[in-house]
Amino acid sequence: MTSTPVLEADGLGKRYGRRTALADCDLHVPPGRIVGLVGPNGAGKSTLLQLVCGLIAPSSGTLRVFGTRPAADARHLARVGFVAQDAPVYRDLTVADHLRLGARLNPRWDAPLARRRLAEAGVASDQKAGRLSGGQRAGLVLTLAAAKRPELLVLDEPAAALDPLARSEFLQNLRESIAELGGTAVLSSHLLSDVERVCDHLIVLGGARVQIAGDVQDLLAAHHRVGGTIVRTSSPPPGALPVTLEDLVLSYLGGAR
Ligand SMILES: Nc1ncnc2c1ncn2[C@@H]1O[C@H](COP(=O)(O)OP(=O)(O)OP(=O)(O)O)[C@@H](O)[C@H]1O
Repeated sequence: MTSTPVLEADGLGKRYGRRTALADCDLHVPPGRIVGLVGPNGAGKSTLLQLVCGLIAPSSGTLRVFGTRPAADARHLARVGFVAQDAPVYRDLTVADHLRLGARLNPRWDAPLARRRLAEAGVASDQKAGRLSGGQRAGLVLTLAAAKRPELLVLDEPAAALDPLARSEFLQNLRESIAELGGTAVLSSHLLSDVERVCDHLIVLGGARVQIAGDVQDLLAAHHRVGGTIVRTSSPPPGALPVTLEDLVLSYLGGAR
């Protein structure tokens, strides 16, 4: 029996006026993966994530989320949680207000999970959201997305602005949240060390196109360093060396220039 892919893109493209943000993207993400979406500034990462959440529409090709058009109806919307870039909050509302809003707006709201996750992030419920530190705010926004119990959690550079300690704590919170939800997550990041720590599936975007995508273990097993070059081969020559995730990403991004 084959399970429906969480994400499936076929020739997906997005233009903003004459600017091409994504072109000819084919993707297939099976359920249960934690996907790292990487690529340089302007590669199209936010565009892809916004397409997945149905915030914008494709210019060409198709994108299916759980086998159907993104944000097709209220039930479909409830299956996807989104943490937008810069972790937006209502600055004048307290943390508790945010939780009350979440409970009102989401049919599957999990209040005990929200309380646990907030405690994990060290966020007090009487604090105004505008007064939280960057790490606490990221923790609040992650909590709000996770407590709706989405089957797909989408995060756009959630830890980009955090200092190394706050980032490490956030990533731990993220891993635990994903494990608790038991679904799929897609997270964009410039930090390959974060991707290495959290993700088991990789999508590399460069020049508006998918340069390579697949399960991290399969990709690492299929590539080798031969001399000064990274090659994809199932029968590596004698002396070929294993590659790291960073080797792999940089070699594909180099080719996209
Ligand atoms: N609303 C918009 N209107 C016009 N152009 C846009 C819009 N949003 C994105 N773009 C352009 O589309 C391309 C892809 O942008 P996108 O934000 O998706 O990239 P990104 O990989 O998320 O970049 P970053 O890592 O800097 O956040 C860029 O050239 C960008 O300037």
